[in-house]
Amino acid sequence: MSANHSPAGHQTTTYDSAFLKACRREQVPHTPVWFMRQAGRSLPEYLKVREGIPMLESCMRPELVTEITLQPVRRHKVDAAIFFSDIVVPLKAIGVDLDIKPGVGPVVAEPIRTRADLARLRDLTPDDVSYVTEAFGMLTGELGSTPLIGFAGAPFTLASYLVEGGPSRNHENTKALMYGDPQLWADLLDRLAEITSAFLKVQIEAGASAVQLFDSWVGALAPADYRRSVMPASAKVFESVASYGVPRIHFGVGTGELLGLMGEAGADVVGVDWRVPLDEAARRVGPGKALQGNLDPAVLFSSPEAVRAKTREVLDAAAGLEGHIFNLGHGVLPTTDPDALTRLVADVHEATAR
Ligand SMILES: Cc1c2[nH]c(c1CCC(=O)O)Cc1[nH]c(c(CCC(=O)O)c1C)Cc1[nH]c(c(CCC(=O)O)c1C)Cc1[nH]c(c(C)c1CCC(=O)O)C2
Repeated sequence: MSANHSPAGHQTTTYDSAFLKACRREQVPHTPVWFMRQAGRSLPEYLKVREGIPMLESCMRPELVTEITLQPVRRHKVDAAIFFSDIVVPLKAIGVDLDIKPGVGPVVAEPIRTRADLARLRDLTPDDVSYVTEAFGMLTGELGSTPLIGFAGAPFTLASYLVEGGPSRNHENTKALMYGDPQLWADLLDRLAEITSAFLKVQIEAGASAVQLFDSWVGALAPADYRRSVMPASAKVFESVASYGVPRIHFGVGTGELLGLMGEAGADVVGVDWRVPLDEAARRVGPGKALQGNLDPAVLFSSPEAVRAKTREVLDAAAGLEGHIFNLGHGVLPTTDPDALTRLVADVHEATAR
């Protein structure tokens, strides 16, 4: 049985999994663990099945998506799967001309910078992403009681790719639009909020047990700008899926100064990168929310003893939290030794067993 919603039988259900309990800030048998980018280039079995298939094309093949999503669950015994896809998939699905270039990231053929450009962002319908619905169906069957996390890019991070035309260090075109034409900016973010909401609803209705909104690059903003120019759109996304009752996770990199606002936007769980210890993050976020994080992904390149010691630091800082989901502070780096990840899952489970 894999029902999200509560349960008559005695068997372990998805609803009773350690991951979903931690999201709800309930007692857990052990601290649950999963990793951002747990599926991907760190796994030889991933490289093998992806051979010769471009990234975006692989996201549109339900059997391949199912296999890749399951790989880290089988290998590492993580407490949750994350759906294999990308934040730009819904944009591609509504006809934005973009590609994911290996070693670079998403590249957009014609950046969006004017009001006329905005008209290119039409609504997303479930039919545009039927391959996503199909893959969720296969996965929820295969995963049993292991929760499946759906995700989407948050309006700011999507806007950054669309406005810059690709990855950006300084987000200068994005900020130029945000400061220079606040009304067009607000309309762009609102449009992206609608697309993102539609994409998350497809995933929840197809069986996602939780959703994560990735605002990976929003740490580039000061709190006042975040509150004024980004938070309304992110809040709209969270509100749009509130009635489903699945936990909503919100994550970004370099967001130490934004953690309180990111929780306030409507998240049930706030993801924290490695720059802020979890006890301090809890003070910034305030009561009533679980935290997710936050081992530096680069720590996995050190000795097993050093990894264990750094893991203890994270667990010690998390000891007083209302709910903790162990994760890295950002995604698994592509050259990470997968055995280090497998050991880390076992170590966290053992160290926190109660
Ligand atoms: C910013 C962002 C993107 N995509 C994503 C984000 C937010 C998370 C974050 O902050 O890292 C989200 C994402 N992308 C991917 C997943 C899959 C699920 C998982 O976490 O295991 C998730 C959750 C697959 C992917 N998405 C991508 C890969 C690598 C491509 C490949 O394996 O060929 C994977 C596994 C491509 C991609 N797509 C993007 C980037 C920056 C890249 C990396 C480019 C590169 O280094 O080659 C945009």
